[in-house]
Amino acid sequence: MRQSWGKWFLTDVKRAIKDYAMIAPGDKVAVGLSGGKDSMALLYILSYLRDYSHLSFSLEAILVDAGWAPVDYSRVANFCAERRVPLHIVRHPIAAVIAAKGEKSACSLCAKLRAGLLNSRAKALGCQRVALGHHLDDVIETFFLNLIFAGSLRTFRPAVYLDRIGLHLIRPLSYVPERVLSSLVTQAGIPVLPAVCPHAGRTQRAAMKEIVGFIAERYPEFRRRFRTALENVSFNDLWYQRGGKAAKLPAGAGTSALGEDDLWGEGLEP
Ligand SMILES: Nc1ncnc2c1ncn2[C@@H]1O[C@H](COP(=O)(O)OP(=O)(O)OP(=O)(O)O)[C@@H](O)[C@H]1O
Repeated sequence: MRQSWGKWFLTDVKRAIKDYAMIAPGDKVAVGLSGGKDSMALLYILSYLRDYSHLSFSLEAILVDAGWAPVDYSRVANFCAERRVPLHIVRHPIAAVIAAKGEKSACSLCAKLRAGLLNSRAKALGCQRVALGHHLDDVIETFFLNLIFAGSLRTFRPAVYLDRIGLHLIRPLSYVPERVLSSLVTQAGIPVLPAVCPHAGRTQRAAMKEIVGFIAERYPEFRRRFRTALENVSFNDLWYQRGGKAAKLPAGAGTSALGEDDLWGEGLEP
């Protein structure tokens, strides 16, 4: 395996895994693989850690094909085979289900169906963990989506336990900025499939990405500071809590707010 991408961001991945006890010895970890850059980078990094770190775990890759368009998965299959990660492709007519229901909440319905298929296949394969490719920019964008559209201070956690299905959902890239993954993909020659979803790039999340990019351009430490802030919440200075659930995010707000929506550092499960 080429290692020219260095180790500095690997420290962030290892730290997230340690901070949130993401992987236990002997675990079988299912990587949710879309073929996009984030989950392909995640597979690359986790297979490296499986081979070259003290962590002892095995990997499976699960790709949900939603039926948006015919896709040639041979490059993804070769990539997985080179890393000795079995690839499971789950085909389901999500696109047709969404078309039948109308477009209104296409992204959240797609994310829900996809998560259900991914988690149940992981469970059937005997996995204890499902790893997703969300990174630090996703964390920050989700925070802004909640702030602007739902009037709530929240984002998703790096790890949660889904007790209904008995699986740990982990996000080992939670501390890593997106641009680092983009350069890893280029430097390591990781194959990436083009997005086939017709809604890609049209969501409110894309608008949040612009806002985050704008702030970070002006204040280069912004992403790192944001992460620090999530671990440094001054609860006493927050206002009286009225309780109740925050308003739902609007249709098209994106797919990452899967309901694991607390601030970091509270009530963590292993
Ligand atoms: N079709 C799929 N099959 C399996 N897992 C998926 C699929 N789509 C997304 N995921 C998982 O959910 C994560 C978040 O999905 P989302 O669509 O928000 O991703 P993204 O930021 O575009 O990531 P990627 O670059 O990996 O596509 C992905 O990184 C991946 O781990």
